[in-house]
Amino acid sequence: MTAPALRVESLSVSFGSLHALREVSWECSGGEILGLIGPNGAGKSTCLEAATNMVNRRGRVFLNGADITALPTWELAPRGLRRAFQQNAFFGELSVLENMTGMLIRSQGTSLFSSICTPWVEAARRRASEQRAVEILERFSISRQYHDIHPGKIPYGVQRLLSVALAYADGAQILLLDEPAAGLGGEDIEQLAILLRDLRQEGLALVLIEHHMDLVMAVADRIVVLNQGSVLFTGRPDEVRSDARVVDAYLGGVQ
Ligand SMILES: Nc1ncnc2c1ncn2[C@@H]1O[C@H](COP(=O)(O)OP(=O)(O)OP(=O)(O)O)[C@@H](O)[C@H]1O
Repeated sequence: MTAPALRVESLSVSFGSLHALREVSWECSGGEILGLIGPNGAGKSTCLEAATNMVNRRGRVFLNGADITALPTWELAPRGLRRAFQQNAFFGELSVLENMTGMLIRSQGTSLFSSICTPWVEAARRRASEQRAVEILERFSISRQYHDIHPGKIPYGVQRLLSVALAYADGAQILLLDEPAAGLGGEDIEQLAILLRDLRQEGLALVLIEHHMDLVMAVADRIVVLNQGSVLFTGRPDEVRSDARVVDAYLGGVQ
């Protein structure tokens, strides 16, 4: 049996006297969307911080069965574990296309020697990256009319898609998405749902934090419900909807 793409085991995080996470475990496989839901302050974002070693934590994290608990955050993206944050973070002075191209060039790495001694090779690499950036943007439904504009000037729904596209870049295996639908309306949410299903179809493992219950219930294969730092329930969307404890702790307030 293949190991899950990402597995977190007994993650615990404390901020002073606050226990933000207590012994939280979940896993997500390739071709699966795992929803992480729960009330404000339940520990959802802290879960992603802990999974990516951005916060002091106890517990273990496995990537395709390999223990990556001790790996620093910056070593995770090259291994295919990527995260898109709650707040959009772009280079505001660069165009949408330059943001995407820059992300691809950065993920490939470039040596000073090569830049100085073989500038024609670098120029060819840059052209190839730009071409690939156009393909990725279009794959994420970010049409050419937006490519030469600063990210702050494009519609908010497209900005959220750009956040996911930048996290995806090239070679993502696991995408951790923190409220990608925050601030989006009906049509944009539909567009996002289509994209998430496409990425799942492609074989990615997707961990989705969301307060938009319609979106989570429509796309997630399994859902982990967090409450006060602990796992309250794990199950399929229909099971989550009908669990009295979940309705009581969370869904009663958002449905
Ligand atoms: N860096 C920090 N320092 C101190 N407390 C923190 C820190 N980060 C998070 N917390 C606290 O930990 C708890 C869990 O926060 P977290 O952001 O993980 O919740 P969440 O479920 O993502 O909430 P939301 O849905 O509002 O984003 C909250 O009480 C929060 O105030």
